[in-house]
Amino acid sequence: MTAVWDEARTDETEPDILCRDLVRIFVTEGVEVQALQGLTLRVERGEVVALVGASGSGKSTLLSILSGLDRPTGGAARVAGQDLVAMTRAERVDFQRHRVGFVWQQTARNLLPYLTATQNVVVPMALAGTPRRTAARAARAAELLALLGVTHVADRLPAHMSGGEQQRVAIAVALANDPRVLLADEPTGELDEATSAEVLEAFRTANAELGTTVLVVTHDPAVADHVSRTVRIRDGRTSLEVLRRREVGADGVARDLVEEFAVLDPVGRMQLPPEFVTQLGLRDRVRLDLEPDHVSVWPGTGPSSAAPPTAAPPTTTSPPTSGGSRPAGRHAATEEQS
Ligand SMILES: Nc1ncnc2c1ncn2[C@@H]1O[C@H](COP(=O)(O)OP(=O)(O)OP(=O)(O)O)[C@@H](O)[C@H]1O
Repeated sequence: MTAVWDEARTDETEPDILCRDLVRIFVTEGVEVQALQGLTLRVERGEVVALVGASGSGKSTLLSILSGLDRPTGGAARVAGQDLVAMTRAERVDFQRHRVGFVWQQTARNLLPYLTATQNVVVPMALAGTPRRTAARAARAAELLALLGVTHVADRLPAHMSGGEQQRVAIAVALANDPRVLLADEPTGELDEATSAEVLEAFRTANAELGTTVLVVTHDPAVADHVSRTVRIRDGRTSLEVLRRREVGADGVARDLVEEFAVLDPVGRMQLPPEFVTQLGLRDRVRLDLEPDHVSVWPGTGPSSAAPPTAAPPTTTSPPTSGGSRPAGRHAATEEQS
């Protein structure tokens, strides 16, 4: 038993997504690519989280593992109570049918083109054999289409729906067997801004009404505005988290607060933001000083230097201040997003 399962605790309190030191290495023509390099991620039950990152940072690789389509090379991963590393073939089928739902970027990949919206939603229920009666399946399909605001396309083929309608029907399909977790890979990638907002609202509805945990992988910065937690992945590791919450001040006025944190993994590793590294010319090694309430990071000045630096500390990590400001020393998140 690894530590990740200690964290899982009981069924009631177990996070819906728990990854610890996840590694995925691809080898093609003798060349090794480390797509995931010790990634740690925890998503609590009922959360809506966006996963962002530059192209090639490992987002799709992670999603393939979380959806049971691929296995990690190393580390531990657990989704909706299922151990994804030790999963048998039968468990994989059960996991993909009942515990997790997916929505892909390509609208055409989500729906069978020769079936209506209702028929598409019924398919996963028929494959799983639940509910037993055909009328009950049709009733459930109607309920889900209504929940997602697409009742008007119930009898239409995908070719006769807009891109946004197709994606909302795709969410209904993914929810057909009442999964605990919904995973989406760039679900708004082919949509314009207004339609994207509708689709994101549909994910929020699924979360609010059905309690489904949602993880959306995206390049789209607008997605981050619709979720309470955004996790940035860089070079195959989670590097940064942005938390959003609404707080009512003493004056009775509600304000949206945004706090940004570097991710610290269980053994104390973290990634410095690239702009910090560039601005201070940090290379190879840095000097750390433990202060009563924070840690200072100083440019290393070579192996022979023993004296602590005397200049003003350039980079300091300290607890986030209240009131929604960023941790001291951390300026606005301007990392590129491709
Ligand atoms: N099947 C594979 N074989 C070899 N290398 C792969 C494979 N899948 C992914 N990679 C490599 O792993 C790294 C991460 O890729 P991944 O597709 O997970 O990134 P991503 O963040 O999803 O990128 P994008 O946003 O462009 O889809 C890249 O260097 C990619 O080339």
